[in-house]
Amino acid sequence: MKSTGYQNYGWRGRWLGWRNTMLGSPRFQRFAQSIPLLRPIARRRARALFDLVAGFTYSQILAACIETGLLDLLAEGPRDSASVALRLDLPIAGAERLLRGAAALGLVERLRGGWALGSDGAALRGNRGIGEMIAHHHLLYADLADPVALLRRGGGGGALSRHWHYAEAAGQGDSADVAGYSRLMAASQPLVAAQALDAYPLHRHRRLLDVGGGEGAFLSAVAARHDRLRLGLFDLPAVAARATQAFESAGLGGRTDVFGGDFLRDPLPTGYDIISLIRVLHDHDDAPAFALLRQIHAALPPGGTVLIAEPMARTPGAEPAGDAYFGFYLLAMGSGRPRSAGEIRAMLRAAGFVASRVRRTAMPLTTRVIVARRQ
Ligand SMILES: C[S@@+](CC[C@H](N)C(=O)[O-])C[C@H]1O[C@@H](n2cnc3c(N)ncnc32)[C@H](O)[C@@H]1O
Repeated sequence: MKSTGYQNYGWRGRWLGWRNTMLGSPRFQRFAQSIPLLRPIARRRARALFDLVAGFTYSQILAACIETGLLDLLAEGPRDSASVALRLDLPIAGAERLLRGAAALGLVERLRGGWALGSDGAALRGNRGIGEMIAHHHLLYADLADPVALLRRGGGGGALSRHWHYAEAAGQGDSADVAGYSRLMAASQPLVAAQALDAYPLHRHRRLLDVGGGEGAFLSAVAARHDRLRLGLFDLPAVAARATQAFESAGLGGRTDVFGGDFLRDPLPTGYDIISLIRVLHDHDDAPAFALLRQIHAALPPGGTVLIAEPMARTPGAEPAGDAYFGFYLLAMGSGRPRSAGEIRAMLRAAGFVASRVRRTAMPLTTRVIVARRQ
């Protein structure tokens, strides 16, 4: 089919129109496959497209590996299919189907007629947070079963938003309600904390307040690196209570002050020269996100620092993580959106911050860091 309407959009529009007409043409596709020089490109693109089409199935194979404990089992040592079937409580045909699928995805691999952990399986096991994320994805995928309905209703209203209770009813959750998501956040925090602290060492600071600090996993990582920093945590009351317990049992009770409240309504505690927002801003729509930045501005002294760490939209090389994964995750959650570094810096400027900088992180796919100063 010939693309029309592109010619009104300058040279780039004309190029896109021509390119899309070619790529969509079965004749061109056959031609590309028949030319030895073009064939590898055609195969690569077909493979990438196939992965896009089949991605949900791959994710469900991964979910089955986590739910059955297959990766943990193979980490103990190689096994044959019969013993895997027995341990996972699967029929042998089911175990073999799972093992073959997982092998095709690099999660397990064949070893002398049996099965061993694969390289991606080993890397996944090395990170408990990813396992927890995968395990709770059944909520996200239930909501994404009808993505168009989710888009039409403007997000939320499904399994994931019930899990992230606070997103729709800030401050309403009791300790049992918030336990699940707080645990998940704490488990996935090491992915983020080390990167944020490598990107912005805190030596210059005296008192750090972590807003939306969850169970305190970030502050615990801070405490391990900086023994003189005084630490404060602000979160919803039910979550703050869990943080208090976690600090007590980690022996950090004497260095930490925990505040329960709603950061959209209650003023934040003052006396801190740096305030961090770790994976918090993107949970909120533009108006509350901006209100939160204004609250932080009001709580900081002149020259005080705000540190924002989260995955961001339009991150070069990680665009699908920001705009596709987090875009739809937050839609299902019913609140927030991933923002680009440029958008966050513009919000910071509008909220009265200056000298904002993006600090380099090792894995921008999961964590980018922006630091700015109150004038
Ligand atoms: C995505 S979690 C991030 C937790 C932690 N910073 C981390 O990275 O693991 C967002 C946190 O913000 C807290 N939160 C959300 N809305 C809030 C509000 N209105 N007032 C205070 N805390 C809130 C939640 O309870 C939760 O702990």
